[in-house]
Amino acid sequence: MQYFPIFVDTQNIRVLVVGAGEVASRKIDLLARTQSQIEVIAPDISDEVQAYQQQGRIKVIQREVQESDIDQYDLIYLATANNTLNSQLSIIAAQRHIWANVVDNPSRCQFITPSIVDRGKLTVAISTSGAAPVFARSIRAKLEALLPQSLAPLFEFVANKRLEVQQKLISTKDRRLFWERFFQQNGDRFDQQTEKHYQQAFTHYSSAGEILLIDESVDAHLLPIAALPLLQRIDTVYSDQPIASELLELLRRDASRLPLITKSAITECVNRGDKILLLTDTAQLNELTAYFPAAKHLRTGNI
Ligand SMILES: C[C@@]1(CC(=O)O)c2cc3[nH]c(cc4nc(cc5[nH]c(cc(n2)[C@H]1CCC(=O)O)[C@@](C)(CC(=O)O)[C@@H]5CCC(=O)O)C(CC(=O)O)=C4CCC(=O)O)c(CCC(=O)O)c3CC(=O)O
Ligand SMILES: NC(=O)C1=CN([C@@H]2O[C@H](COP(=O)(O)OP(=O)(O)OC[C@H]3O[C@@H](n4cnc5c(N)ncnc54)[C@H](O)[C@@H]3O)[C@@H](O)[C@H]2O)C=CC1
Repeated sequence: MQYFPIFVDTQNIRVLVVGAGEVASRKIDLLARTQSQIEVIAPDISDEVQAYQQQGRIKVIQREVQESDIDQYDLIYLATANNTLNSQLSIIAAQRHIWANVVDNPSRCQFITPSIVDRGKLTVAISTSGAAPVFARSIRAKLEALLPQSLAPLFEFVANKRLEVQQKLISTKDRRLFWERFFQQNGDRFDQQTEKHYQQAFTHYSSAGEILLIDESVDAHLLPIAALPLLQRIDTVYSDQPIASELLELLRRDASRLPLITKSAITECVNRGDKILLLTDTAQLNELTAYFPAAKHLRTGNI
């Protein structure tokens, strides 16, 4: 991964955009949604950029950029039509440890701009590492249709409840089960039912143990989509073989990985309320299915 996605807190940063044409205005469209302080330096100011100035969202300095300008900022977007100037300023910025983005030259970018789905606190950023921004845009279009606008107020609601849940439910595990239950019931909507689903989740979150079984020779790509929510609930994966990266992708990042354990240890885990995944060979899998009839065997095709 050459480009690593991070989410920058914009409350106290100053951003400079050099250039005020079509491309600069596209970046300003995104930046204007943040809480950063934005300044634009350019001799020719497009109508779109002027509109932001009139709203008071950005400060415009109408002149050519100077080398000394860049010292005042945390992030810089170089979006003039003068490639040499863009490159020169990016080199100076790098020397001064200021992060710069050159719109038409990825090799000079300290960071690149993703395609962004904005649902308030919920944001999705998509990048093709500069390979095909048009494709990033088309994925965004699909996600825009998939993620309703109600997610913005829903995540305001959830953020406001977070502390209360932390105070009411002491263990991290209970809190995870609580939020899983809440989202399972509420989905992505925000309406009169949302508060009710929230209250219900306190009484209905379950801490029952669960066993999933997968034959270690199975290709994780071929597991049915319905297996995903089951895999996402797993606390611990037990396997004597290295776990295929395709399968790891489907599990929670914080799921523990341990070598296989005995049947009695499995029983103990489940009684404790653990949700576990066992990766075994076919013979052992058949034995475990017979011994634990409630275990779910995930295989290719339907569950
Ligand atoms: C590396 C990066 C640097 C950066 O800008 O940060 C970069 C670089 C370049 N873009 C170029 C062209 C186009 N870029 C777009 C669109 C977007 N470009 C964006 C990001 C990025 N563009 C960064 C990598 C993102 C990634 O990882 O995928 C998006 C996501 C965000 C945004 O800009 O707001 C936004 C979609 C937003 C959305 O709608 O969701 C379109 C389509 C259009 O305009 O509709 C075209 C014309 C079609 C084409 O040429 O592909 C060129 C060639 C210039 C030339 O040939 O003259 C270069 C330079 C090069 O590739 O060398
Ligand atoms: N239009 C597009 O879709 C894309 C364009 N690009 C590249 O992005 C760059 C900008 O493109 P556009 O916005 O279309 O250009 P544009 O010509 O509309 O705007 C250029 C801006 O740069 C400013 N500028 C020029 N010299 C300056 C200086 N010395 N100091 C400060 N500002 C200065 C101008 O005043 C103007 O505001 C170009 O290099 C272009 O090749 C890259 C990707 C896509």
